[in-house]
Amino acid sequence: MDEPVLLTGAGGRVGQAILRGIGDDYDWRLLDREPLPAAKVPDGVTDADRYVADITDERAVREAIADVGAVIHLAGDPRKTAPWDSVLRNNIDGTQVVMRAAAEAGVEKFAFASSNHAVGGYETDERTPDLYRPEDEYRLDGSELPRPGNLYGVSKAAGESLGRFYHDEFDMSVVCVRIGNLTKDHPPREYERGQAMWLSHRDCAHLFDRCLRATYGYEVVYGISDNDRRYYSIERAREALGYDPADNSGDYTFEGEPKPDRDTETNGGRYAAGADAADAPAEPNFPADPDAPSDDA
Ligand SMILES: NC(=O)C1=CN([C@@H]2O[C@H](COP(=O)(O)OP(=O)(O)OC[C@H]3O[C@@H](n4cnc5c(N)ncnc54)[C@H](O)[C@@H]3O)[C@@H](O)[C@H]2O)C=CC1
Ligand SMILES: O=C1O[C@H](COP(=O)(O)O)[C@@H](O)[C@H](O)[C@H]1O
Repeated sequence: MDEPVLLTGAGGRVGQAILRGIGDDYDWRLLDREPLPAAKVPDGVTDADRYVADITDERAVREAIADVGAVIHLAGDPRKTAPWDSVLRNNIDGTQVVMRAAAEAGVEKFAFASSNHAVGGYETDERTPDLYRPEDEYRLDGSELPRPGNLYGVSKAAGESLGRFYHDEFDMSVVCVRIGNLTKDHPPREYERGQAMWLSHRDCAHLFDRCLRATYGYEVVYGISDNDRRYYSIERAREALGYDPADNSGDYTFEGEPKPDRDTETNGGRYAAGADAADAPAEPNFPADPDAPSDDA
């Protein structure tokens, strides 16, 4: 892609996983409401390509989006316990502002960070915990209706609907990636559900790279690694995007240690020296999620 790619929420966990993996491969514009320290910015991204702005600020978003070829939209409140006023503003209104600006500017491709929580309601008492185990064959494949388990999930389902609308009305290519659980270096520890939906950093970067390179219309795909435990199919991501994940939470023990007989070289990041510093948000942007696993960065 010759034109710049706008990455919203660039300073967060997902944004940094993407930039550490494919930061050298595109001409980026980075937008975040928090200023990005140098350790979070790939070489070659000038000050002029860094936007400190809220995604609900229409003027700032239109300026950042002018002449870009693609958008990866991550900015928002990622907490599954987020209250309605926050998801309404940051996730629903913010996504509407970014998608509308993209569609009106003639952006070709738009990748939206949806979430497993858009379909959390499928994890019924009858299905769990078997659902999280390797021998279970139940699969969601992206063709099912959203079934949010919380208001955060509702906001992600709303984002998917906005994507459908802007694809149908403006012919913008839109892919909604229902991201599982991104953690660095190892799957979530002692957490069956998290291990079933693990997305490693390098698979995350590769998946969004495919979102920028593939040809598609409107897609809903799952963003997880090639885990033995899973209840999300990655077939659609393979078919529509050419996603070919490298990692598998089954290569780790339940405690998150690499199994000795498996290849678990997962951390192909380019900012080796600054990786730890770049991993944690400089400041918490939302109050901490009390249910969040402590090793989730
Ligand atoms: N980390 C994960 O495992 C998963 C993440 N997601 C989604 O991926 C996206 C990114 O998540 P993370 O990187 O984990 O979150 P994060 O909180 O680490 O990063 C979000 C970034 O967006 C920025 N931001 C938030 N609201 C903003 C606004 N109104 N205007 C401008 N910037 C704003 C924050 O400053 C932050 O740098 C979110 O939309 C989240 O819902 C979905 C599923 C799983
Ligand atoms: O959407 C998200 O999902 C992941 C995984 O959910 P969890 O219920 O297993 O914690 C979460 O870590 C992330 O913060 C959130 O944005």
